[in-house]
Amino acid sequence: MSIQWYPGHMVKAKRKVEEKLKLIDVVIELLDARIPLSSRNPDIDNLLEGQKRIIVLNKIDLAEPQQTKKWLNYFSEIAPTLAVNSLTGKGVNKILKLAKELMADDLAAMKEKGRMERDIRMMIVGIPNVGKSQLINQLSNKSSARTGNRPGVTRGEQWVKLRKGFELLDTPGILWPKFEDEEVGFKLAIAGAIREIIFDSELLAYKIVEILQEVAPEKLEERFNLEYLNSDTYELVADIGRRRGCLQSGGRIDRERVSDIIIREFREGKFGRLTLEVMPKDWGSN
Ligand SMILES: Nc1nc2c(ncn2[C@@H]2O[C@H](COP(=O)(O)OP(=O)(O)OP(=O)(O)O)[C@@H](O)[C@H]2O)c(=O)[nH]1
Repeated sequence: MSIQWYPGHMVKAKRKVEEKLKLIDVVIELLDARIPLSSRNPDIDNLLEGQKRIIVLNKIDLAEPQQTKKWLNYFSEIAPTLAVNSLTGKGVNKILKLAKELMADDLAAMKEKGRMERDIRMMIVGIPNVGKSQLINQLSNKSSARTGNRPGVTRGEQWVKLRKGFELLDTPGILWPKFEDEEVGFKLAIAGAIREIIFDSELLAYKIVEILQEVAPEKLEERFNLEYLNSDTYELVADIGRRRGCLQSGGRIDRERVSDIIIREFREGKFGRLTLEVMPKDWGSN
């Protein structure tokens, strides 16, 4: 299924999440640790106002560890925040522990009123391809939720019993990123989060290099064996082209070829663990 990027579609998705929220005690807001800001739905803070929630940074195996620590601190000011790898399950148990802590007062109050003890009800929300199904699988310890590399896969809705005291809504809430912002769109495309956004390969390669210049210039130098790093991105792409022998007859840089190389090597993880968004400069200074 391909995503239809229509405002109506997005409004409908949001409404669906809103409906389900009424049933939920603790919401898990899932973000991509490599693009924690771009993978956030712009309305999420409004949508989840008054709701108990846990922010979870996923795919930490692909992100730069020091940056992940910083982002953990950053998001902790909004809500309790954890970092996980949903492929291996690293960090996943802490989610349940934290949910229990968040619900402790409510459960105690219920008990005091003589009400029957009940499970804590949770739901995962996040943008397409952020790893929602994978996390459901980890939390439920079985492959009941389908995972796939195709954004927007829908599933039959039901509750999954987790370990004693927890239930999870089988269907995650799909929310949309702020994709109308071109910079956000680039980062989503670069991180492979939204495959439907197709950019011209020269433009995408240019953006990859530009972001690397900002967040990990040393990796560019190392990878392409550059003696110095041109601060002009357009020229830098040409330098990489020269290094890789991407020349046309007459000695002009074959920009299409070098762009394909940059994109391919990036997608193959040749630059190592990377966080594409660094902390806003004005944060944490006081
Ligand atoms: N490296 C890595 N990959 C992950 C992690 N979590 C999920 N993935 C991969 O990310 C891709 C998307 O995962 P899904 O669980 O299908 O994502 P989703 O959010 O349910 O996607 P939609 O169904 O489109 O909403 C899959 O290829 C997963 O294997 C993680 O922690 N690390």
